[in-house]
Amino acid sequence: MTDHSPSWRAALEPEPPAAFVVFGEHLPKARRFTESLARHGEELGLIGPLELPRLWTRHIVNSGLVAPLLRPGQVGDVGSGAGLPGILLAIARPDVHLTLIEPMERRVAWLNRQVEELGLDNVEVVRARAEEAKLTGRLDQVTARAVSALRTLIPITAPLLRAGGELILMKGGGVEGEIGAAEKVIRKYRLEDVEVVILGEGVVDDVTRVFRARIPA
Ligand SMILES: C[S@@+](CC[C@H](N)C(=O)[O-])C[C@H]1O[C@@H](n2cnc3c(N)ncnc32)[C@H](O)[C@@H]1O
Repeated sequence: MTDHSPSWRAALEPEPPAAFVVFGEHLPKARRFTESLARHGEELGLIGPLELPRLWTRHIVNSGLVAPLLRPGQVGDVGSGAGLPGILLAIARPDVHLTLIEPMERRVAWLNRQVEELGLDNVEVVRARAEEAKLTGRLDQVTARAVSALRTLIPITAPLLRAGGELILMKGGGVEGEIGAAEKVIRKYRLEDVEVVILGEGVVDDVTRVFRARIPA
């Protein structure tokens, strides 16, 4: 039989069982977003050409794993890019309001299109750098993924938090080293309850690490 499926579909990683564990009843929306990203992501410069065979595990499920750490309230995602983790968190947690903060015009257009197509009424997209987003002291929690090392990421994310608010910064295996290098800013912003949360054990092969900390109440 001739395969008429477009090349993106052939290259896209099959949906792993972990996707249902992470998104549950919201999986159909996560699936629509993933297919849209697979179809348009490369041409729009959102993902590299090598990402399709690992899109579900490395990006979609990886982002969704953070959802249980969110509390109902105002959450900002700094440097959302293609919508990782912001769009996936909005899908998995309709009880949370997400503000996606992204300076690049083309990425903002993509994010707005996804919000509209997926009917996400809990998302606002702000085109700005975090430092200029006029959100100082407004958010309950702030997430970020693949934006910069903690030493530079904490100074652009912590000011967005209200007193007692929480940073949830997705990190790779080098997180402990990043924490060491960020000691000065951790002290400067008086971060409390600093910890590394490991997510996805028993669900995915590659666990996800999150730097979590609170600013004083
Ligand atoms: C490497 S991409 C990562 C995108 C997405 N978070 C992900 O995990 O795929 C970094 C993103 O951060 C954005 N960015 C860089 N500096 C920023 C800043 N100061 N405030 C907000 N976004 C920023 C960039 O425009 C880019 O979209």
